[in-house]
Amino acid sequence: MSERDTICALASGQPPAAICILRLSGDKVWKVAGALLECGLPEPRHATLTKFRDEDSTLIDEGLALFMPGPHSYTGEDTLELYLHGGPAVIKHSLETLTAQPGVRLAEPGEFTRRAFEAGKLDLTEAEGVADIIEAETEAQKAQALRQLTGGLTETYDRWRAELTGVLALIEVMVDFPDEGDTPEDTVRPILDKLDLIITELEDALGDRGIGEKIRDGFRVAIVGPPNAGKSSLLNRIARREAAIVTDIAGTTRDVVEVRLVLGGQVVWLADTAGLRETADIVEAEGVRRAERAAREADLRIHVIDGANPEPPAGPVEQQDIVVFNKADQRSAALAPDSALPVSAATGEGVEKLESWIGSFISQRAASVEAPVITRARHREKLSAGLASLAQARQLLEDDMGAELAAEDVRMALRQLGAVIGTVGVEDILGAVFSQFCIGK
Ligand SMILES: Nc1nc2c(c(=O)[nH]1)N(C=O)[C@@H](CNc1ccc(C(=O)N[C@@H](CCC(=O)O)C(=O)O)cc1)CN2
Repeated sequence: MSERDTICALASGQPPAAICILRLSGDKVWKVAGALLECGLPEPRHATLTKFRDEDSTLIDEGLALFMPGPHSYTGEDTLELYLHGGPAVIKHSLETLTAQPGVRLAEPGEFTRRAFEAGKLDLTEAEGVADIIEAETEAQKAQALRQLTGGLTETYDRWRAELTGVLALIEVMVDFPDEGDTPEDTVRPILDKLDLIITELEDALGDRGIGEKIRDGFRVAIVGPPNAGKSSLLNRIARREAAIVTDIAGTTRDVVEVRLVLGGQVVWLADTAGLRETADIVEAEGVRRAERAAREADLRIHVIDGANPEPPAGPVEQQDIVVFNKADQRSAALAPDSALPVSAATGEGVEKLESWIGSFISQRAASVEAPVITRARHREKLSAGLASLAQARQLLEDDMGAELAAEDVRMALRQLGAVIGTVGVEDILGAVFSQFCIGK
C-alpha cells in the first residue's frame, strides 16, 4: 500500500439513497476518467453528465462527473467526484471497478482530509472541525464545529504562538547581549509582563469548565437519592424507554445506567445511579461508590425524594441542583420541601417541567463561555502542559535563575501549542485524530 496511491471511497451515506457521491483523489484521476468515463476527463469544475463503464465496457450507471484539478481541490490533488444513483449494486460495481485500476485503492478513514492537511489546506483543529460537523447532532455542536472548521481555534492559537515567539526573542536577546548597565528589573520586568498576559489568557481558556468538550460530547446529569425512590422509573420516563431495570426491590440498580438525550438544545447524558445507603453487599457497595462519583462529576444532580418516605437529600445539594418529590400521584406534595418539584415517574406528572428545568440550566451553562478554544481533551492536555512550561519559565526569570533555561521552557510551550494546531507534526497525534473520521472524509 503506497501512501501516494490514488484513493477512492463512497463519500455519501448509507445506501440506498437517491444519489451517492464517489470521491477519487490522486494522480491517477485523469487516467481513470479517460478509461471509464464516456466524456473522458471532464472540463475542470464543470458538472458533466456522462456514462460510466467498467473495464469490459459494461455500463455501470449514468451520472454527473466533477473534476477539480490540483492544487485547487479539497485534498490539493486532482480530484474526481461521481454523482451516481445511490443503490448498493451501483456503489459496489463502481468501487470494484475503480479499485481494479492500477494505483487506485480504497481510502482509509479520514484520508482525504489528511491529504488536505498535508497539502496545508487545513490545520489540525480545522480538520477536527470537519470530523465534528459530520457528527454534529445539535445546532450548538454544528455551530462549534463550523467555527473550528473555519479557523476559529487556529486564530487564537496562532496569536498565542506569535506572542510567545516575541517573548522568546526578548529572552534570547537578554541571553546573547547581557547589558551590564541594566538592572535585572529593567530587562526582566517587561518580559514578565508580557508573559503574564499570555499566562492569564491560557488560564482563562483552561478555566472554561470544559464547556467546549461538553457541547461536543454531552453534559452530565445524575439522578441520585435513596433506594426505591423511583430514580430508575424517572430515568425511563424521561428517556421514553425502559433503559433501566425497575423492581420493588431496594438496591436493584447497581451500576450507573446512562441514556443520551437532547435537552435545552444540548446533548445530555442522564445517569441513573444506585440508591445511596450503607450496605454489606459488596456489589451494591461498589454501585454506591460509582453513584457518588457520578454525582460528583455531574454538571447537575436531580435529587429524588421518595414521596412514600420523605427524607431530605443525603448527598451534598449544590446551588444549581434540582430536588424532586417523586410519587406525587400517591402522596400529598404538601409533604415536599418548598423548593422541591412534585413529579410522578409513574404517571408522568411534573416530568415535562423537570425536563425544561434541566434544559434551561444546561443551555445557560453551555452559553456561559462565549467561544471555547478547547473542544477536545487533546487540546486541554497540550494547553495545560504549555501553561506549566510558561509558569516555570516565569519563575526562572523572576528568580534570576537562568534565562537560557527559561527560553527552553518557552520553546517547550510553543511546541505544545503547535501540537494543538498540528504545526508540530507528531505522527501518533495525526494517526489518532484522523482514525476517528468516517471513510470518505
Ligand atoms: N461535492 C462536494 N461537496 C462538498 C465537499 C466536497 O469535497 N465535495 N466538501 C468537502 O469537505 C465540503 C466543502 N468544502 C470544500 C472545501 C474546499 C474545496 C476546494 O476545492 N478547495 C479548493 C478550491 C477553492 C475554490 O474553488 O475557491 C482549494 O482550497 O484550493 C471544496 C470543498 C462540503 N461539500
